[in-house]
Amino acid sequence: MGTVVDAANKEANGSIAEKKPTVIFVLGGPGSGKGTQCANIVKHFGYTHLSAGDLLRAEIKSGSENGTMIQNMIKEGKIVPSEVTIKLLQKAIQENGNDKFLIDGFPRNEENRAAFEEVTKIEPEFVLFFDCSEEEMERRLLGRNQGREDDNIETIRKRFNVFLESSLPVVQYYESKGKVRKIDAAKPVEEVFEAVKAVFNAKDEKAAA
Ligand SMILES: Nc1ncnc2c1ncn2[C@@H]1O[C@H](COP(=O)(O)OP(=O)(O)OP(=O)(O)O)[C@@H](O)[C@H]1O
Ligand SMILES: Nc1ccn([C@@H]2O[C@H](COP(=O)(O)O)[C@@H](O)[C@H]2O)c(=O)n1
Ligand SMILES: [Mg+2]
Repeated sequence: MGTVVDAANKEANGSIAEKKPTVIFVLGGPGSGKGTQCANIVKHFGYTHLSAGDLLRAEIKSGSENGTMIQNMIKEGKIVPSEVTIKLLQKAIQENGNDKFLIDGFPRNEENRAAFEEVTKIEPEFVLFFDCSEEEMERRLLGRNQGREDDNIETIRKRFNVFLESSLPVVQYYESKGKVRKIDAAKPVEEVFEAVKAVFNAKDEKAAA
């Protein structure tokens, strides 16, 4: 079995490495507006939006063997083992015809970051970081009304702790490499997107020069 799984992984890695996709990590606390802004970037700049959270929720719905484990961890605001999430991301990239991706809500911790780089050999072009206060994020999540199991005050508080303890250090890692594009995400949606557009326009201008 191990051999078969390894071969499948090699196959997935191989095709992804050959693809050499442009990857931008979209990070920020729960409710900072990652998904909202990714939808705008898809429309204006033609990226494919891969939300790690959405891929995990789809895995729960699929009834797969990992589904129950994933559901329990999401309920607790915990971070699912990297191999599970990375396999889902690899499959999504491999099956998609695009060559530029926004990976939303990933990496969420150092294990995610290191394992993704090790397995896929892909480094992000940059990290789009949405900076927002907990008060504002809590207000947004409690008003989100998307029927998510983790949009309750108890889980929200746990997610904030996970963000501070595990996810923010990943942003700091990329900050140390000069790869973070920080956006004030506390502003209204349209104003936040104006700042996001400036980042992507600058990227395109640099590439054209
Ligand atoms: N700039 C903004 N101002 C006010 N509300 C916003 C803003 N951006 C997003 N929202 C709203 O806040 C809620 C959370 O936004 P979104 O789902 O994009 O956050 P997220 O960072 O993807 O959160 P999660 O990590 O929980 O998936 C949504 O109801 C969204 O409509
Ligand atoms: N890299 C990740 C991303 C997400 N999760 C789990 O999914 C939950 C929801 O994520 P959103 O980005 O949609 O808010 C998150 O709280 C984690 O429980 C993960 O484990 N690993
Ligand atoms: Mg989201």
